[in-house]
Amino acid sequence: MADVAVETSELRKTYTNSSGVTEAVAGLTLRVREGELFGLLGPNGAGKTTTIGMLTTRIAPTGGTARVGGADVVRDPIAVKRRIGVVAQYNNLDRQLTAHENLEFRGRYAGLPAREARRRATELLERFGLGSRAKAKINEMSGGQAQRVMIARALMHRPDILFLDEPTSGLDPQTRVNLWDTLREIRDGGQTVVLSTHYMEEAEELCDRVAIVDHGTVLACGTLAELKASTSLRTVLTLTYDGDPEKIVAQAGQLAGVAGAEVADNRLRVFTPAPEGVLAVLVSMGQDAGLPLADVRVVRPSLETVFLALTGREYRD
Ligand SMILES: Nc1ncnc2c1ncn2[C@@H]1O[C@H](COP(=O)(O)OP(=O)(O)OP(=O)(O)O)[C@@H](O)[C@H]1O
Repeated sequence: MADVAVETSELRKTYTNSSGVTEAVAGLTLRVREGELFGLLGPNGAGKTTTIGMLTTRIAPTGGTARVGGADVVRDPIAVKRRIGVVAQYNNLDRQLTAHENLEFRGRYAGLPAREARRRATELLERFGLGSRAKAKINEMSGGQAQRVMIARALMHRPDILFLDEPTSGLDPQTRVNLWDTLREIRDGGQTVVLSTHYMEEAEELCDRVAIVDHGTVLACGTLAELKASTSLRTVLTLTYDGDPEKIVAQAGQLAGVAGAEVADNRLRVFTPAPEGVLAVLVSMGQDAGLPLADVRVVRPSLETVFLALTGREYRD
C-alpha cells in the first residue's frame, strides 16, 4: 500500500544482560499512514524508546519486521535514514556551536552543498521563530528553544517522516502547547510525524491516531473516537469507602447500568455508561453496608478509561 509510512509486524527487542532477560518490545504490530500525526502512548518502560530506536535504525531488532518509508530497517537502513528525521529524547545538539552551525553541519553531513545548507538552515530557523537566535550558542538557549533547534535540524534534509521521542517531556505547559502547533504545521505540510509520549493529554489533543503501548505490545490503536468506542463509552467511577469495598463489589456488579465492578487498591471501581444514576445508588449501597463514602473519582470516556479497561491499571504519567 503506497500510503503507509511505517509498518511493523511482530517487532521484538529482547535485552539479555547480567540482570536477566528483558522483553523491551514484545511483538509490536502497527501501521502509520502517510501524512498523519501518530502517537505511541504508554507509561514509562512501556517500550516506546526502544520501538523508536528500531524504527530509526539505531537499535537492531531481535525479531519481526519493520518498514519505514517503504524500506526495511534491517536490510536497507541507509534508505530508511534518508527518509527520516529523528529528534532524540535528550538534547544532543553540539552545545559549543551556534544554532545555525548545528543545522548547517547536519545539512552538509546529509550531502547538501555548502550554500544550500546555509540557506536552508536560515530558512528553518526563521520558520521556527528562531531567526534572531541563529547566532546563539546552544548552551545559551532555553529548553524549548533547543527543542525547536533539534526539530529544525531533523528537517534539514527534507525527510518524509519525522520521529520524536517524548518531545515535550520536561517542557513547561506553554512551551509544550507551542511545540504542538509546530508539529501540526509539519503534519499540515505533508510530512508524517511519529512521536512517543507518556502524556495522555498530549495523545488526546495532538495526535490523529494513537497506539496505546504497554509491556512492549500495542493494546489498541485508532483515533480517539475509535478508541473510546472500543470500550463502549463507559465512565469509570472509583469510590473510596471507609471500610472494605469487597463487601459490596458483587452487589455493585449486579446493578442496572453497571457493566463491571472490581476492587483495586482497596477502592471500588465501576464501569458504567450511566454514571449519574449509578453513583447515587453506590453511595447509598455503601451506607447500608456500613461503608461511608470517603472519596469519589469520575473519569469520563477518554484515553484514561481506555487504558484502565485494557490493563486493569490506572494510568500514571
Ligand atoms: N539497553 C538496555 N538494556 C537492558 N534493558 C533495557 C535497555 N533499554 C531499555 N531496556 C528496558 O526495556 C524496557 C523498555 O524500555 P524503553 O526505554 O523502551 O521504554 P519507554 O516506554 O521508552 O520508557 P521511558 O519513557 O522511561 O523512556 C524497560 O524495562 C527498560 O528497562
